[in-house]
Amino acid sequence: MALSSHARKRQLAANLVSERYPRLTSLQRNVFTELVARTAEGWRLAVHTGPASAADAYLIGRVGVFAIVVADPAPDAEMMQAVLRQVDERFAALSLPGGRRVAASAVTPVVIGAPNSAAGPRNSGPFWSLPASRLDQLFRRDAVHLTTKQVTQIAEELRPLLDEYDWPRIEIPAADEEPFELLSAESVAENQLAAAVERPFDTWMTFLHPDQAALATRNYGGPARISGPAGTGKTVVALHRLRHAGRRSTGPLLFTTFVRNLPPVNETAFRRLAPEMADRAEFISLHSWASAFLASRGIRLNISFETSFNLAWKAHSSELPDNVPRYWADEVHRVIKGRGIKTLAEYQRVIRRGRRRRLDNRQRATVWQVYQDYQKNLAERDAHDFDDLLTRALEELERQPLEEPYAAVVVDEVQDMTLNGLRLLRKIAGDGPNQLLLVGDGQQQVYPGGWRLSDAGIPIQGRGEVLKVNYRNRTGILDFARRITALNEVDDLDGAAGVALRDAAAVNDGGIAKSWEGTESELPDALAAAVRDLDIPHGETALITFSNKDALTCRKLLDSAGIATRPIEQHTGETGDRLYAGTVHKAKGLDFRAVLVVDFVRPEPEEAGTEQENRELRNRQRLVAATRARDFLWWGVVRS
Ligand SMILES: Nc1ncnc2c1ncn2[C@@H]1O[C@H](COP(=O)(O)OP(=O)(O)OP(=O)(O)O)[C@@H](O)[C@H]1O
Repeated sequence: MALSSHARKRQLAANLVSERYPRLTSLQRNVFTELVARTAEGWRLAVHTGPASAADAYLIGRVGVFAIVVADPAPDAEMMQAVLRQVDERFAALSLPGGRRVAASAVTPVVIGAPNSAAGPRNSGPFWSLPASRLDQLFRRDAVHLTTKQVTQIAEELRPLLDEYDWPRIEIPAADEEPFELLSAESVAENQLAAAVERPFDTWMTFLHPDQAALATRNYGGPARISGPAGTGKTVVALHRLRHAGRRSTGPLLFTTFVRNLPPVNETAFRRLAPEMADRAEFISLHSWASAFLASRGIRLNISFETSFNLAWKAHSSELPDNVPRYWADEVHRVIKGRGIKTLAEYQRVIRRGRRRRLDNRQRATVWQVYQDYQKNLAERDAHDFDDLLTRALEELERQPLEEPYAAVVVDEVQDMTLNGLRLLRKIAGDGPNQLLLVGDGQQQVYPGGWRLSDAGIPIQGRGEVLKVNYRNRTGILDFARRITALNEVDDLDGAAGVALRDAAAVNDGGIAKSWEGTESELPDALAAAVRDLDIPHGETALITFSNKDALTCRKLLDSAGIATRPIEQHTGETGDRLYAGTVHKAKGLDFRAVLVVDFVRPEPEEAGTEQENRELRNRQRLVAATRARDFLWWGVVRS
């Protein structure tokens, strides 16, 4: 009976391995046979033939690059560090056409053990540990992100750098060849799945811009900061750095943000990038972290504050210059409590960064009264707000530090943290080398209030970096976003001049931005038509508004048109089946192939004093909304 194509590949591979590598252990022989068999499907393999202290093999495929050691038990720590050093050195020397880099942090180190070792060989440290029976994990469909041409390019550029390696390859006649990367053979359904989950946008997992690659592995003597306009790969670099830091340490890793819905998305991306660290890295919002930390110390706060604030505000509203409680709630949460201000004298001295309404001493005294009444109301109800959560966590950490300190802490979208949040982060991470990385962009601040990193005592001197090349938005989208007049004088989060989106370089051509303007009664038809005209799947599309109420309105409109949506906060980084919808606050940090923005322009009820601040804030929010789109943007303005 004729052998199946898979069996033929294995047989050819087994013959090649026993001829060329006669001195292998039986584990190595079996593993290399499997890997060599893959070379018939486009995988490239380099097998080590030189002296020890190097990876046994490098494997390159559409899911990325692997440095492989085959041993059970896993080699000792010294040997593993030697392999990581080899990866660092070889990939530092590798440069691809167009100047792109394969950062060392993009290479997955794997140790493959005996087939029966359930979770892979023990003590595999920073390596991804797999038993030989689970080799299929290397060929994960959900991680496909390179083209065949890119695989070949990497292999060809790597070849001269790996002179003590042999590049075995088998070929079977084209007629017998199965589709590229068919896994368990044969099933058409599997092949369709591969097409569905392929993620061409994930090339960042392997390729970095030279500036990004440098930051991914740079050694910092203390806390560092990466800023830069939207879409320049700040989060991408942060994820690579987290992996890099994880390789050089054994402690837990923390990735946190101000908003709750981003960490799961970044966790999905990190698991794809660094499967070996999935269990070591915690992805959680700072408030959730604080809450879990306090609970671990037996402290539980009752978070409930709206009634307490409303009562306090009403008691003094006639003495305050305008009638919008939200402005004063922000003043209390982001300026007074967010900065940890303890006395009226201190409040009267503070520079209220980002708050444009000037307050004289008498007005500040009134706001202080609101704050004090608010605190009293909270105390009477045994209730707390989110500021209290962070403050209590800070106090508790000062009383007793973490039992197991983090090896590295990354903070994304740092521009929206409160000052007390920053202080807490500093306490969690410490000031040691490579322990704290702050990532953000002042131009994308969607919450009011402001600080400089130095206000939190975080010393960044000489460790502030700026990224300038936009990878997310196609030129058509970027041009549209650049026209939004969002505070073009940007600071770098520490008082020095930063880089605005206007000055970011674009690398992806094409992209379409369409504008629509009409009344509320015209919106339903226009919106439904815009969605129907999309040639991008709904699961890769988001509808963004600037308030919860507007998001609800638009979801209802789409629902009536038979278009199913789901809240944007349910996005976990996987491609879904329904259109995502939600506010810009929940969309920040995310990207989608298509974005529809519905901007309800209403007459501002505020008095003159807050107008400018509101306008600037709204423009920054508009900028965030527009820069979520990769390929297509529909911008609808609704005038009442
Ligand atoms: N080196 C790269 N190669 C390919 N794509 C990249 C690269 N760097 C970034 N990207 C793409 O650009 C998108 C934006 O990257 P990222 O989210 O890291 O940017 P950001 O600076 O954090 O953006 P924002 O501030 O708007 O949240 C990523 O989803 C990724 O697809």
